[in-house]
Amino acid sequence: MTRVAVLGAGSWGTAFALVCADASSDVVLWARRPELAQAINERGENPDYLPGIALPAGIRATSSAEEALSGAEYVVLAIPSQQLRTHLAPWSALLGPASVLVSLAKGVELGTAKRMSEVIVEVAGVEDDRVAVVSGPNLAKEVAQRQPAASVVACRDAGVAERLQKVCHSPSFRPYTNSDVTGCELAGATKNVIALAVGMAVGLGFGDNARASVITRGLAETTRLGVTLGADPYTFAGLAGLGDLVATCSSPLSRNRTFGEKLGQGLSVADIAASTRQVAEGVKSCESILDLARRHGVDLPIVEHVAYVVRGEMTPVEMLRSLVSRSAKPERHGW
Ligand SMILES: NC(=O)c1ccc[n+]([C@@H]2O[C@H](COP(=O)([O-])OP(=O)(O)OC[C@H]3O[C@@H](n4cnc5c(N)ncnc54)[C@H](O)[C@@H]3O)[C@@H](O)[C@H]2O)c1
Ligand SMILES: O=P(O)(O)OC[C@H](O)CO
Repeated sequence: MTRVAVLGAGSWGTAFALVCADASSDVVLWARRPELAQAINERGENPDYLPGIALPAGIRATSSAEEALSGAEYVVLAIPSQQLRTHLAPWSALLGPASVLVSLAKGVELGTAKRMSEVIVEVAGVEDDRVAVVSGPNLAKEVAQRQPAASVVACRDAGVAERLQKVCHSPSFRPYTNSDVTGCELAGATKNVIALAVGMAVGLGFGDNARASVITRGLAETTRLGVTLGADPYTFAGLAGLGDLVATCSSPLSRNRTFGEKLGQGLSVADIAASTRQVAEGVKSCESILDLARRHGVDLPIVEHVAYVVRGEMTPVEMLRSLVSRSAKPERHGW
């Protein structure tokens, strides 16, 4: 039986652990807080992040990273992007020599502008052919309820991607392989920022034209950034690109879209952040993605405008007006 360690017992870590257990793996789920690990083991559910969803018997929780990592062939990192480096550093010495590291996080690191797979390679000191990414339209609650969903398993090494694909191919979860790690990661991180913009439009009371326009132009700027950084343009039309963008920008379950909606309704960033324990990655990644784009001379108007709102330099209505009144141009101008 394949041994999987999932580090991070938030919504997606727990849901992905369930998928791997459904796909017949032996899963150990690491929770930061011992009381959460105990509750998961005693109640067979994660009361803080996925209440009411029964977890399979193949999942055991612990708050000891050493215990979770012992013998793990796949080490799944389900920690928010800005915290990944700090958490991974002490775990690196506990990794098996052939273990595969899998990132579930959708963000870009502040300060370094690095994608999560780059952070993992740097901190764990492993080659990039041992680092994979899972990304797609995967709202944790729906996945945990075993509603059908597809996703992408990306790794530079095709053999590693195919083996990981089997590890998480359950009766309700269908992963596809892809070798374009850069494209999948940039798509996953940037859609969170686009979802903030869509949420603001919804919160302001605008309808489907505004939503579809922001989604489509958001995809255009995400593709422009990705292609400049060497990604495959087709990735952005796939599950990790358009698929995740549509799911996140359409669903009330999305933390990013909901965060944006509250901004559109007039709440402040600080008040919204204080009202939830869950992380809306786009609030921080708007700055790191903008930083990355500027380093490469790429124009990302929607991401830039979301950053203005998050910094308090524009209101959501000013943001949308400013985006609409930008200088006129052809729909396709470069990638
Ligand atoms: N929830 C989803 O539907 C979903 C789906 C796909 C990908 N993701 C991505 O997976 C990653 C993890 O998301 P999640 O949904 O599990 O998040 P979450 O907010 O539900 O849980 C975060 C987890 O990280 C841990 N953590 C460690 N340090 C933390 C810190 N300083 N602040 C907050 N949490 C900390 C928490 O204890 C918790 O286990 C994010 O990058 C997210 O974008 C989420
Ligand atoms: O809840 P969000 O906004 O972090 O989005 C969740 C997932 O990334 C959707 O695929």
